[in-house]
Amino acid sequence: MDNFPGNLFVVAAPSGAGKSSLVKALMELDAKVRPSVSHTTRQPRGQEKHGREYFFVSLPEFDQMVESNAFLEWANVHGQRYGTSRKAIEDRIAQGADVILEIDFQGAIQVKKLFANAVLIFILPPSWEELKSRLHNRGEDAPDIIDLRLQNAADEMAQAKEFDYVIINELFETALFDLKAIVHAQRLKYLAQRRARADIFQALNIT
Ligand SMILES: Nc1ncnc2c1ncn2[C@@H]1O[C@H](COP(=O)(O)OP(=O)(O)OP(=O)(O)O)[C@@H](O)[C@H]1O
Ligand SMILES: Nc1nc2c(ncn2[C@@H]2O[C@H](COP(=O)(O)O)[C@@H](O)[C@H]2O)c(=O)[nH]1
Repeated sequence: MDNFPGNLFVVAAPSGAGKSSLVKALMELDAKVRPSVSHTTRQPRGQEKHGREYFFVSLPEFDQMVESNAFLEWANVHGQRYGTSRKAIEDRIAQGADVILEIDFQGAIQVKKLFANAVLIFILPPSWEELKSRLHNRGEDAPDIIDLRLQNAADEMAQAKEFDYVIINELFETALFDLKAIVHAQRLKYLAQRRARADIFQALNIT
């Protein structure tokens, strides 16, 4: 884990707070940040494509992957299973990219235990009314699914204090600016640590 060549960012939020929109906008601006495509047992919605937003798999397929230890982390979220495959991360690590995971808080906490340097970012909506209206206006989920997601949001938001950063996504551009600033600051910190280590190694004549 110490040799991780890029940075690992983990973004979590209650459903509808805007994390996918923010992560997508970040990746359009910053080609060095790469996504990890999760596996899920939920059905595709709207324009979602297998292998792009998610790998959509059956429950037995998912459980088989759990059995074979194929997941770095996985969790039950809103009545479905979601997981980050080791392959999704390792391929990107091998490419030396910064990786961003869009996962729920349970997964974020599992990842932090594995990668102590992972940067955990929680996105909050500005209000309950706005969260509800974003879920309805998105027009992707049936009313009972929206209700379930709103019910789960309170418990999810209570976990925000466990994260390194909290961004309030009221004005989209402001929230995007905050996300970019966190990514930038982490890169500077990482570079500074590597440089400091290189300087010490040189001073001590360690190869
Ligand atoms: N700052 C914002 N102001 C207004 N609408 C927003 C803002 N950010 C995102 N939205 C809209 O809110 C809706 C929910 O956003 P998004 O799908 O990104 O949420 P999410 O957190 O990824 O949800 P889920 O976990 O369910 O996938 C989308 O229709 C998106 O366009
Ligand atoms: N623990 C994990 N959670 C994940 C993963 N991929 C997505 N998610 C989270 O699930 C909910 C619902 O997502 P949706 O696409 O159905 O709206 C959301 O909080 C996602 O962040 C994963 O691999 N592991």
